[in-house]
Amino acid sequence: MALSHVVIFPFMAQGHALPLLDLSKALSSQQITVTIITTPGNAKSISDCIHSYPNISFLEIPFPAIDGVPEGCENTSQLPSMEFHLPFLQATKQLQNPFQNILQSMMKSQNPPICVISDFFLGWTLAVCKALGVPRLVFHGMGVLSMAISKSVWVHQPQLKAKSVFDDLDLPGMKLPFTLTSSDLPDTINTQNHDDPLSKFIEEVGEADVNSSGIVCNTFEELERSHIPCFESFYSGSAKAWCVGPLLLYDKMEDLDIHKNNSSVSIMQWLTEQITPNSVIYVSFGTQADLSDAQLDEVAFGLEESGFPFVWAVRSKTWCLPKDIEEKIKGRGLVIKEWVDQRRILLHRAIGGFLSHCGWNSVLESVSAGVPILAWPMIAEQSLNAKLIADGLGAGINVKKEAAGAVVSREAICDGVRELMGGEKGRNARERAEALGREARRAVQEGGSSHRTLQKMIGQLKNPS
Ligand SMILES: O=c1ccn([C@@H]2O[C@H](COP(=O)(O)OP(=O)(O)O[C@H]3O[C@H](CO)[C@@H](O)[C@H](O)[C@H]3O)[C@@H](O)[C@H]2O)c(=O)[nH]1
Repeated sequence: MALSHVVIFPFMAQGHALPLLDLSKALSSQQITVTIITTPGNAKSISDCIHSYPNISFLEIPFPAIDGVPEGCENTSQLPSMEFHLPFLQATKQLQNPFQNILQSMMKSQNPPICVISDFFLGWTLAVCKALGVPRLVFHGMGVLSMAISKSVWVHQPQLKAKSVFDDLDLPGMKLPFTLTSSDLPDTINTQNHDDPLSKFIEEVGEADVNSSGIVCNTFEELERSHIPCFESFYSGSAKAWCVGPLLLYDKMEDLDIHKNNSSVSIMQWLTEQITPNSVIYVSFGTQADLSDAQLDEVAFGLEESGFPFVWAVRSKTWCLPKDIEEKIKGRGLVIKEWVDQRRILLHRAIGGFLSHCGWNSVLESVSAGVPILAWPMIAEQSLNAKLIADGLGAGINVKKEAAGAVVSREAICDGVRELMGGEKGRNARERAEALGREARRAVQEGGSSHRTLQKMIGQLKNPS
């Protein structure tokens, strides 16, 4: 008998696609055949990740040429700046017809899919799925609490009633594990009205979101249990939030070897030479945030002054380490300008902390490795993740920020690194992170909460009542 078949359609951004590739692996381990839909420019990285999984394959549809998106950009990481983000999002709508053709022929095949799991940003997949009678599950890539807050703010707009940006916001029916002000809200939802083009886009994909048949959530119950019912309440019908994460833990680490370029090998060797466990801080700000050269300089000086060894994955290709500290950090700091194997780095025993922008994948990777976070949120929902990890769960501390938008000083970075790596707050955060890491690993094992949920989700998709 043919294995059940699931179609997965990731959005073209690393932070969105990577967890869906992990989900594909999780489904494949449950005897499901997975077809991933992608575009030619994203095919290589997908094929590299899945090459040792015979149940997972991919199909390509061409990325549309559209005004406002630089030619050849098929992934948000290739966009020159965040200015191009909205045109890129809009461009993906033109994938609707080719996707419909593919799905239509799959529906007529011997093994039609039991569902489509689509990224939130690809809202138009709902209409295609409805037309062809296949359930659409949605995937956001974010945590449950940040999604629930975002939905609640979108609906209730409490920020409009606040007298100042520092007023506590009250969200009906939600018990937040921290205080929330409008300055903590993602720009995309912190708007006076929903009339601007980005808000209109969010509204459109949000409409498809809440009318989906279910939500696949990259989180685990032990991390966000109390926020799940509130999150589900924003969905129509009986849509369920399936908490099946951390999805990265379904990945057999040997498959990450494909990212093992020369610098990955030398980073791991360098880490192994650091004799003291938990002595090195890892620094990365994800795949989307743009830091100015002045800000990168402050990070460099702050890390140097902290005295702690560090590995820093720098995204900017043009920024150069200030000459006056090059010598000082020799042997103590690695500054890498290539894609690094972040998951593997975080798992190394030498790593004792993570200076992070708090993208949800980074948060989960750090938590899963039992590494505390020095939280420095930058864009999107990252400030909510930072609050959850530091104030809510106690597994991190915050970088001290001055005025919104101002460059974060080297002193603030240096103090934060010293506290996380050597202070009492850092010690407590490490204990909490290690405890959460144990729970995360338990959740995805046979009998764990996420493992059971994954099996229940598959059971329901195979035999809808
Ligand atoms: O050199 C690198 C750089 C990144 N990564 C990986 O890339 C992913 C980055 O994801 P994340 O930490 O979530 O950061 P962003 O890519 O910046 O995340 C975007 O998407 C996330 C998920 O929706 C949101 O939480 C963030 O706010 C949004 O900026 C992680 O798996 C990292 O391990 C590497 O492996 N090597």
